[in-house]
Amino acid sequence: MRSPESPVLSISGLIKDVGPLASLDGKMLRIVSGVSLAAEPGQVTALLGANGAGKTTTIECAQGLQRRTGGSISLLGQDPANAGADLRSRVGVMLQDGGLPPSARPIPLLKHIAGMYARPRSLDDLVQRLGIDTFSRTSVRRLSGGQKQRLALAAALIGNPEVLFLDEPSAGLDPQSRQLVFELIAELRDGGMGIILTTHLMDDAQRLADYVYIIDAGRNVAEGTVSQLLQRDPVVEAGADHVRTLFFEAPAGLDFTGVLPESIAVSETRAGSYVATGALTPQDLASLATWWAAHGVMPGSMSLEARSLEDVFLDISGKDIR
Ligand SMILES: Nc1ncnc2c1ncn2[C@@H]1O[C@H](COP(=O)(O)OP(=O)(O)OP(=O)(O)O)[C@@H](O)[C@H]1O
Repeated sequence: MRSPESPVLSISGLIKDVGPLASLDGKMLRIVSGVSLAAEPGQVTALLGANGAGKTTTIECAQGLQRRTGGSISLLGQDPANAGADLRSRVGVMLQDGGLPPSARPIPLLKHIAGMYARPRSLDDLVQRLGIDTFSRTSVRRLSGGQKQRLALAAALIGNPEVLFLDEPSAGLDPQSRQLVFELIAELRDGGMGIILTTHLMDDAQRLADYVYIIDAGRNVAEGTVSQLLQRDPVVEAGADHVRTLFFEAPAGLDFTGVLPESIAVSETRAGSYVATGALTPQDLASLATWWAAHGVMPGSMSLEARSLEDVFLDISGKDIR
């Protein structure tokens, strides 16, 4: 695990047991077995994991909402298990279901929350930045999913926290709102806030995260910057070029044997749709183009993609459904 000098959150060897469970003959069940992570100020730290990996349990222990069984946690230098109002006022939490009172209207609700903090952020600025003015007269229960998300983010930020927990911040957002929310998150990060993001959306993590922890079955399985994780490939580790995938459409049934090196797998996934994956070099692309020219083949379409964080995540945590 990395060890920054002054992390906003540091978790070491977190253990959480639940039970006793009748389904286990009255025994306890260990759902988190030694998770460690550190989040720095001025960074977005992402916690990724499949369903049931232990993300929510880890984050709720970090927020002091669940009691841990073992390990240590320091949130802004305090143990969240014993912390009081002072620590809570320095921490913003955006929950997936919002947790907002259904009959409240956005602006009075935000004003009310702002009143609980010593140094709240500007309400007008947040309202305008998150487009809350467009639905300020609608009660929480009638807001759309995306509007609720934006209001939940404003509620988490109005107290001007030093650390912000985001759970699936872009769930339900249209592309414009997603862009808006991402810009705000980047700005907050650049302003020094420590942001801890839990998400299933690898795209969001790839775009936002400065550092990523992947957990599986209650344990750390990988960590690094997005680019370090993207390099985590056996071929790349052996010193070869970055793995890429080339998709192209061409007449069905072509035989590419011998056109590309053996390390590059070419397959026809549907009639006329080809995929070549491996450490493709410019020379490989040239060989393929030469072959096409020699055989009078003009691809109908073609695209080249680098491995995504999703590919890495699936490699690390397996493809079985949880
Ligand atoms: N009180 C409990 N009793 C029994 N099992 C529990 C209890 N609380 C959590 N679990 C189990 O512990 C595991 C971890 O749950 P957790 O909610 O932390 O996962 P998660 O990574 O947040 O998953 P998701 O992505 O689906 O939200 C799950 O398999 C869950 O069913």
